[in-house]
Amino acid sequence: MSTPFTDAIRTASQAHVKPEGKKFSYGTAGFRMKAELLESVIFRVGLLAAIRSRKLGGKTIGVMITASHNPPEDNGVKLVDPMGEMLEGSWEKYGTQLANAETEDDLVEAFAQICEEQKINNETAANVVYARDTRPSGPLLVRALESGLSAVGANSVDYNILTTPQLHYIVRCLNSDGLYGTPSEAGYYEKLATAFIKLMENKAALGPVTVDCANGVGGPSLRKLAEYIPKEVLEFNIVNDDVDSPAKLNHQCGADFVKTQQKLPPGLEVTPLGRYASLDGDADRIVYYFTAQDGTFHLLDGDKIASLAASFLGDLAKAAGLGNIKVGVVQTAYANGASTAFIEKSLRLPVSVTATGVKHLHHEAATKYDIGVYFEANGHGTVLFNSNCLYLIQKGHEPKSPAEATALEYLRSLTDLINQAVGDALSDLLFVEVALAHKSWSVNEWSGLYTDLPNRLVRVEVEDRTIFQTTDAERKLISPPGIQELIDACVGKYKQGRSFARASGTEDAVRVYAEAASKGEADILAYKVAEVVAAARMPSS
Ligand SMILES: CC(=O)N[C@H]1[C@@H](OP(=O)(O)O)O[C@H](CO)[C@@H](O)[C@@H]1O
Ligand SMILES: [Mg+2]
Repeated sequence: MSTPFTDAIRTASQAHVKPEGKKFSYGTAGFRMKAELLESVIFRVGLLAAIRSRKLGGKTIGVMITASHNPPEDNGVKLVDPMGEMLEGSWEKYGTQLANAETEDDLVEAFAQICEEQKINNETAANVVYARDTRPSGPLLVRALESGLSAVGANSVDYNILTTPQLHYIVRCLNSDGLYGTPSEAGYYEKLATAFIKLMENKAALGPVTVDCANGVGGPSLRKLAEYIPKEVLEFNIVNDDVDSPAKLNHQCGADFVKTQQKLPPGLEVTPLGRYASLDGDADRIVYYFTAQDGTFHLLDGDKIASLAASFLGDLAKAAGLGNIKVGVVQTAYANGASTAFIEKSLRLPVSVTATGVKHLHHEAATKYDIGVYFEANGHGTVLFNSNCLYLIQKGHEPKSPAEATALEYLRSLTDLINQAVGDALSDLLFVEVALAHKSWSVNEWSGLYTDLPNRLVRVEVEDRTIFQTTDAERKLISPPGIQELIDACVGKYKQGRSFARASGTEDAVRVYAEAASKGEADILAYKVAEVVAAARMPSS
């Protein structure tokens, strides 16, 4: 089999040779690994992006080069589909297939096979846009991508350094005839800032918010965004924004550090009851936190953000006279049990649980609810408004009072403020600030919505993590046989005990999560379940 690009691919790929014998896999976070192993993979992702664009009649596809919260020496790559969503799951296998083609002949054959299987017309224009985070390996990898794109005749635009959600935003703008916004970095800041300023009109200033940018791309981006927002509306105190010292990226700072260590980034000077937030390395995750008067640290993670968002939006929908709108929350099994109980029992809103990975949450939020709030506990999430809801907010609902008209106006601005393509730390930051301002809540009041159940997450290294197969949104193991019964027996011994084990999709390990009425019990339960996991074997056949 051959395609019009066979010779060009063969020639160009000689400059981006695959590391011999290395196996790659397009997983939850695309391809992610040590940057030095990625060049051939990224060249081939260029080929895949072009095929995907041709398949969709020339719609623009995005390619983001980033390794998010991972160490500076890593890098990664993800594809963005036309509406700014993650690449359709059924196409991930093509990424894996291209990346693993051992020789040039294997590569041109794999390319031709995918074109054949997907009935690609190679005369169709292919349009691809790309960006990267601040990692030093970025420029070299961009050149590999460009080489792949040009070998297969794709039109492409380099958007240089952006946050991951900014690229998702631009892709969505480019594919929606400008209806979603202006497809540029400035267009993004203008859209968010305009909506934010409108929503903060006549609201008392909350005082400055301090944002730890993980020494990643979020720093320069937040500085630019802040230029569009008058200080009287909100003052940003931007810290950990050194992008010129690569070793500092995600080191002892950022959202992942704060969430997993449950403590302040070292060196951060804190005022009791002040608002603090941390972004991750590509600014698609955010967590808030504060210290109380007595110095104790309080984390306001993705679950707390989801609870605040659901409470605020649920009230606003009612105030706008949209009582029939279905507001719901999507979580994963890692959500703290106290947050689920709060949303279901106090807010009286439905909660769905999906498998880990934002693409699962996004899909559930988009299809099940009119206003779907989704957040992973680690702070990655957003709020989606479906077309029924957008219609009602924009023109379908006649307000019956000035109060209803005001609430509708707020909802309209919120659909502009909240990134509809993907979880976005900068958009989420402004959204949290709006919710707190509208509720006149301090961090203390927000934190007091519920008290987290003590919990523990441990990582267990096993010989073969693929034997751990789950069901029920990853909350129960169906393989190895008999293991779930052993876990249930452990859980049964602890008050408010809950625990589950699942194979990580991004690391070679099994994660065990446990929560219980006290910290000591949560730790012991996690430890006991980890022991069960470590000892688990498949019956020999
Ligand atoms: C417990 C946990 O935080 N898991 C993370 C982690 O997935 P694992 O499959 O658990 O390795 O990385 C994913 C991608 O960034 C993120 O979506 C997810 O929430
Ligand atoms: Mg990230």
